Amino acid sequence: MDDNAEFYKDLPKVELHAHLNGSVSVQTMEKLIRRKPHLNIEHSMTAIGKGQRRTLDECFEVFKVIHKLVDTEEDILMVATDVIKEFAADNVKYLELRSTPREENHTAGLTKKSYIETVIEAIQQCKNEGVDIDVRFLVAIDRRNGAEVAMETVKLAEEFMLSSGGLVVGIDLSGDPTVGDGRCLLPALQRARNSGLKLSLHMSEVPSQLEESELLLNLPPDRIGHGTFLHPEMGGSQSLVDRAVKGRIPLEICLTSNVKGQTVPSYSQHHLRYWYQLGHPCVICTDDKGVFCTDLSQEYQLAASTFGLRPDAVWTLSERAVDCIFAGDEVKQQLRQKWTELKPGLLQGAQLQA
Ligand SMILES: CC(C)=CCNc1ncnc2c1ncn2[C@@H]1O[C@H](COP(=O)(O)O)[C@@H](O)[C@H]1O
Ligand SMILES: [Zn+2]
Repeated sequence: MDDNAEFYKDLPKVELHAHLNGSVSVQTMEKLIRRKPHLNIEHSMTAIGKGQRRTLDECFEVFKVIHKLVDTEEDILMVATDVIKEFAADNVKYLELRSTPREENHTAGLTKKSYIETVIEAIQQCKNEGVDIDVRFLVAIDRRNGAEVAMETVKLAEEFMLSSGGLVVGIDLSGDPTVGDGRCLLPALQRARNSGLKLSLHMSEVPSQLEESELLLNLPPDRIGHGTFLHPEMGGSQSLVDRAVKGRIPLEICLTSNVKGQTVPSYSQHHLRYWYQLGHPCVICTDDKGVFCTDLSQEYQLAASTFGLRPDAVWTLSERAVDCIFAGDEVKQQLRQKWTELKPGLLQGAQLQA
């Protein structure tokens, strides 16, 4: 057990699975609640505290509450800049944010297009202010909304991929995994792939989605979100595992999210163990740092303490995450350079203490 929290904080990190509205911190949430007192929302309704667990349904109710608080361009701009700065303060050097563009009929002007533009504006503002983090954006498809909306979202993402100077890099498929059918979304996802957008797909987050997972894996995606029930010990299948392994398709691992959302019974029973032992690329992520009251340093620390990873193994885990980013080779090289420069100082100190 390594309780050296400073090591995990100082560790340079890559965050590849962060939903914008699930990542809102207590401080930002308080600002939002103050802006909209008439909604009568308390902070306890937007986060799941230490030791608390919720059913998946209850977790998805939380997002509905947050969406009420974040429904104007002004809100989105504040939330996105705050979230980016918080990740930067946690020593995240490269971040892929994902969010579902929403149009709000009751608030003047919020369209799916202006939603994406506002997130891009936040990314650019942080860059102009010199915040030490490289941020990219994945446009999210909520599976609940069906094939037509998915296609519309992909077309929007295509436009922004071309006009955002490389900030929009891909598509995320997310939303309540118990709702909707992934099969009808295949044409939209296929189109995204053909046009050069990268795909990160939530997959087998709940049991009994073998057929859907097989179809999604055949696209194939560039990364898998969760993949909790892919492997045979969890009711998945060897052929699904073989497919992911053969394609070396990285898994985005969100420990606290899975434990608090009760799709995994405990940290020690998390599927990270299975995939890590296979030597498969796994990237530690937060999912929804605001809702699940965590940060990326804490998730690395949990992975290390649960699976007995020594500092050099933790370092390797964060370094290998660079291989899995959606930005191009030039960005990868810059990040690798950063890791190389930081390694001696950080690892020597940690090994002395370990
Ligand atoms: C409930 C639970 C255990 C959550 C973690 N697992 C998740 N699985 C699927 N979709 C998700 C998850 N967490 C966040 N999302 C998606 O992200 C949205 C919130 O961020 P945003 O509005 O897209 O910016 C949610 O409405 C949902 O569509
Ligand atoms: Zn997620």
